[in-house]
Amino acid sequence: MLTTQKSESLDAPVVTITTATTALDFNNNNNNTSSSDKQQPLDHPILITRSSSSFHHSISHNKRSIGSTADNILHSLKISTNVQHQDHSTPASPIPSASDAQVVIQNIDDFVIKGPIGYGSSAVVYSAVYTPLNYRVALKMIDLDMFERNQIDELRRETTLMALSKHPNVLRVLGSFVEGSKLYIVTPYLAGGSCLDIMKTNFREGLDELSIATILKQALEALAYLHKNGHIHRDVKAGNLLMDEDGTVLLGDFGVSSSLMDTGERGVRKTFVGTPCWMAPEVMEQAGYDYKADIWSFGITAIELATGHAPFAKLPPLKVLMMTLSSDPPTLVRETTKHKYTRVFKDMIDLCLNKDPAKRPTAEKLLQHQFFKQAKRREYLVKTVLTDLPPLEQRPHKKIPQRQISITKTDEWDFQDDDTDETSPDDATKEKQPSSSTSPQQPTGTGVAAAAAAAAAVGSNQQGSGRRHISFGDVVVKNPPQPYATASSVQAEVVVAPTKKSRFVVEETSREQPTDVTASTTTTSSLGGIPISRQASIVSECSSPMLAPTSGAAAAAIAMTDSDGSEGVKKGRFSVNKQAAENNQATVDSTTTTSSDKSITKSSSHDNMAAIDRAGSTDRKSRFEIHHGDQPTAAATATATSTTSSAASPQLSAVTALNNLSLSRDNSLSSTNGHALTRDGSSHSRLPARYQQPLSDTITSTKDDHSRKVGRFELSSESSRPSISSNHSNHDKDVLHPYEYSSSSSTSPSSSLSRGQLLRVGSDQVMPTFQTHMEELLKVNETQRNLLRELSGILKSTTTSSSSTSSLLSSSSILKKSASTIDTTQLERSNPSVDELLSTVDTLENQLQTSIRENQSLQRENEALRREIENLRHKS
Ligand SMILES: Nc1ncnc2c1ncn2[C@@H]1O[C@H](COP(=O)(O)OP(=O)(O)OP(=O)(O)O)[C@@H](O)[C@H]1O
Repeated sequence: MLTTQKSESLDAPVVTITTATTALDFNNNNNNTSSSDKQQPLDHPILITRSSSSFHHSISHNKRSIGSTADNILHSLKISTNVQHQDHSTPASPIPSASDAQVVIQNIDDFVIKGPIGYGSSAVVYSAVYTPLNYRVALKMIDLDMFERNQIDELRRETTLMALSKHPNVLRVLGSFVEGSKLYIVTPYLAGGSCLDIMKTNFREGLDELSIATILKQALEALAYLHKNGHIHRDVKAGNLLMDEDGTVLLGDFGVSSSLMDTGERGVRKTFVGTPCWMAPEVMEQAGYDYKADIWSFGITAIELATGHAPFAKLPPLKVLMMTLSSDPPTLVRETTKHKYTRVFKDMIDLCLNKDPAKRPTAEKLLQHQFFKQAKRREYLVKTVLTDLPPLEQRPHKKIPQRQISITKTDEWDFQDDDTDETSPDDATKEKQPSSSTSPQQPTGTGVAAAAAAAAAVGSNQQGSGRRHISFGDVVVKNPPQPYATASSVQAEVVVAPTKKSRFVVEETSREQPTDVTASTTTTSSLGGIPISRQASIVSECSSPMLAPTSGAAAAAIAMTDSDGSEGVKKGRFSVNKQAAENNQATVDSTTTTSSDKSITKSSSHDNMAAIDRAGSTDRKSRFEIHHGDQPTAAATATATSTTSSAASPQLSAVTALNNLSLSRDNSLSSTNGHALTRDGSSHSRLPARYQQPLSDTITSTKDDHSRKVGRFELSSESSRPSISSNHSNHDKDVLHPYEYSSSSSTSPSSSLSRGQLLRVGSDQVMPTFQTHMEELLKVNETQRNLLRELSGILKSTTTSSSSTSSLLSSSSILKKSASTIDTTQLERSNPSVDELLSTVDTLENQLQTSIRENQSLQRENEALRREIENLRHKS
């Protein structure tokens, strides 16, 4: 959601899109209306409506042919200038009143539609003539059937913003209307088409540096304008840089796609599809981001213009995501490009592609970079770029399969009562959280997982389409950068929408074959060709930065299928619960086709249930959970027939392993019937030692990965769903799963490494001996505590009746029974004296103190490890 602040440089009119007659009523309450909408001084309300009212013909259109600028057409349309404050929190009237602004573009009949000039991921763009003005326009047609109600509300608001933006380099929406189930957005026709289109037609290996500088400078002017007005574009890419016939470059598609992904109800089916290639790491991480995300995308776009494609464009989305998060930022490799590029160009790109958003320059600042000093006047582009380009209509336009990914945030989430649908079946955390601010520099594992899952759901079969985008998050730029402010002075405050529980619905369908989506949609996973279970339930340690990437990968992997390319994820629901700044919950429900089942059933049912969990911070419950959409509950998932996950490489092994892990911070939340790795968990019984090493083996297999993790965890298994454990597949006996524990090994359904046991996850050395030692110490502690308690009771009674032999005997037997680790020789005597007992107590106390000291020392070490992790994270 883009939220604007009042700005002098932003046009104030509000465009209200209404429809009086369609089912897609834009005029109901719109609770999502941003406060800033209300704050806008609405000097120029423009009501663009599809209405049966007499206003339809009430405007005396100036039918002269006008120039090619939006201003001209708006002027010609006699936009009302009367001041009219319009509160978007109240329903707008579907029928414009006399005081409403003029009805402008409202009817498809007013257009003569020519051929398609472009295909977006969720729209077809037509060349058209607006007949009342004989004005050439581009008509973007979006099928509203693909969106939910509040997505449409969002679309309305974003379209409004697009209409408000008045900058020579920002594509302005002239109007929009609904016809049937289609939303039409009218923009000026830009004869050059998008830069992507231009490159695909004539410059497949990229443009020359001067042209790029000329294009990018204009784009940057547009970005600076948007940022200054509190907007984040979030979809900067060559495909959204449109060129007019005079060489003017306009930034298009602003806000629409991202807004559609930001909000929406559960069950939202589709929104736009995109690729994460342009997405800033912090956006992927959902850590909260600001306008600097656009600067990253801008840098990627620069590479795109220089090479003809974005970095990682050929990779499947998940890999793009992993590469973006774990690798060094992409850069311009000047040696391999067709054109010669200067070091200055590379330097400019590198500034943009700093993983730390705070270190990226603002758009204003970037404009002063030396690279842009070489930018030519726009006429230059006419000569160098537009010459020899066939008209838009005659260019080969690749029709993009209309696969859809919807990533939708809802205001409410209700995993707990959601068992009947495909969302997360279990969740104990329904309470809303207070508003929170999140630093853009604070990645969360959930975010990574979310992005990974989303990316995975996009599916690797879409690689190369280059027209996908995924965006996340409600972001409000509270302090947009001021012109020429330094980077440090313009730290924007990023506010993640408060008290929101978010659900990202990742769904893929095929618009082209809507009647047989299941059969027609193919999404394959190919994380190095690893077969990955889709029947896993993952609860991830969200806030452990070191865990994040892999947990994300694991999450993503869930939504993937076998490497054999068989059909895969059809539909996923991905839910993220933002309980607090760091409290996230994500769920991916994936529904697969029958054909994909064979490739999906590659993990044992209980594999799905392992969990890495850090307990002890009960106020921080983070979970990333993925389960198979075909089964409404985790239990169903767990009982599914399954085989063993196989990892083809260490990295894959790690992913697979994490597939089988639930990562969360709270044991209560990891009640997905699986084992849990927890921190400081309590009341877990011990996992049989034979499974400790496999666990560490598996985890340390990630050591070559960038997402190596160091931490102390507790491995546990909970039994909130005994049916699952009872349904462990027989094959489990054949293939020992790293987290398997034999039911005979413990009478308790819960098993774990006991409190304080150390496990260096992903470190080079696991410390099984140390674990055992710790375990023993803790056992001794517990025993001693009980012993002391009982002794103190006995001593009390001894004081009152010092001759009470029975008490002494009792104490002796207690000591013998429980204090196996201490020297109880003296207790062997049938009548120990009080002195002897006191001496024993002293001994026990000493041992207890020793144990406590050891514990404290371990805790200190734990703390040191934690700091080490923090340091590593900051360094990376
Ligand atoms: N106003 C316009 N004038 C001329 N061509 C346009 C205009 N708007 C869009 N196009 C063409 O239509 C194509 C599709 O546009 P659209 O905005 O739907 O998709 P996109 O932004 O490239 O993709 P996505 O929707 O996935 O982000 C563009 O790449 C461009 O070539």
